[in-house]
Amino acid sequence: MKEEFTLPQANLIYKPNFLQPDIAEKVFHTLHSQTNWIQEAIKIFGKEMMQPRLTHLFGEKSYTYSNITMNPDPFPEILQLLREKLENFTNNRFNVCLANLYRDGQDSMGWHSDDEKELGINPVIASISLGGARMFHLQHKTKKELKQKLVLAPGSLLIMAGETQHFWKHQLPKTKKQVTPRINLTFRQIIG
Ligand SMILES: O=C(O)CCC(=O)C(=O)O
Ligand SMILES: [Fe+2]
Repeated sequence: MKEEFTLPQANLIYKPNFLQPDIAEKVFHTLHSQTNWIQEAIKIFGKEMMQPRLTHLFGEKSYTYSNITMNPDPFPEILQLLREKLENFTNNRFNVCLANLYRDGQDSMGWHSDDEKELGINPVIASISLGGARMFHLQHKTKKELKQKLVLAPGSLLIMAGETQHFWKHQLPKTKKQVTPRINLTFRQIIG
């Protein structure tokens, strides 16, 4: 099954079963226990604060966003396999994977677009979800009444492509619900 969302000025594909449940579980536990997770300080509007989540960058290029530069560790075997599966599925290349660990419902990611210059004009962002399911919100930047909410289930793949990052922002909101830890892997292609 593959769901395409027909939002104006966006190109989104959601595939709930990109990974089999047993594989998704195995990848979650391997990355959860073997990654050197760090909590970065970021500067937003000149104010320094800690990110409400843990992160790690894998791949072949460093990546700068929110005034921090992350230097990658090479892809471990498990991410190399996922990268190949994604490259076959999307017909795109990916050279970094930003891993996010949301430890509980208080961990989150605020509204943003993945529109850094080094991602190119219309980046293809391939986002794999593992562990606890969480809500994901999209909102059009100028037509604020245009919104979409979806549940990112474990083993799912969400692809944001085309003009999505120009016209839409997205967030992973906090939740008061009891949730188990979630890992999100966003594969990107850094140009240059
Ligand atoms: O955790 C998610 O699903 C969203 C992650 C995200 O938007 C990002 O890493 O840029
Ligand atoms: Fe994002």
